[in-house]
Amino acid sequence: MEETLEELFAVIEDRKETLPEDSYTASLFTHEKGENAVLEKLGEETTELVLAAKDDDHEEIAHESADIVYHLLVLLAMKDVELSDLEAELEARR
Ligand SMILES: N=c1c2ncn([C@@H]3O[C@H](COP(=O)(O)OP(=O)(O)OP(=O)(O)O)[C@@H](O)[C@H]3O)c2ncn1[C@@H]1O[C@H](COP(=O)(O)O)[C@@H](O)[C@H]1O
Repeated sequence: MEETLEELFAVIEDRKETLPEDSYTASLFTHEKGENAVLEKLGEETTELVLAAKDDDHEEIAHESADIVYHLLVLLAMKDVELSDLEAELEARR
C-alpha cells in the first residue's frame, strides 16, 4: 500500500511538472476553475462514498475510496504538501 501511494504520488508530481496534454492529472493542475476543480471532485466523491457505505456496497466503497485517495494526493501536490508530511501526521497519532 505504502509503495503504491508513493509511486502514484511520484506520477502525480511528474504530471504537475511536465503537464502532458493527454493527462487527466495535468488537466486538474491547469483547470480554469483552479483548485476548485479538485476540491469539487473530492466533495462529489465523498458523497458517492457515503451512499456506497449506506448501501453496504463493498466494491463501490473500494472504488470511491480509490477516487478520493487519488484526488487527495493531487490536492497535496497542488499545495506542495509532501506525502511524508501526511505520514508524519499519522505516525504522531500512534
Ligand atoms: N488514480 C487515478 C485516478 N482515479 C480517478 N481518476 C480519474 O478521475 C476522474 C473521476 O472523475 P469522475 O468521477 O467524473 O469519473 P467517473 O468514472 O464518471 O466517476 P465514478 O462514477 O467512477 O465515481 C476520471 O476521469 C478518472 O479517470 C484517475 N486518473 C488517474 N489516476 C492515476 O494517475 C495516473 C496518471 O494518469 P494521467 O494523468 O491521466 O496520465 C494513472 O496512471 C493512474 O495511476
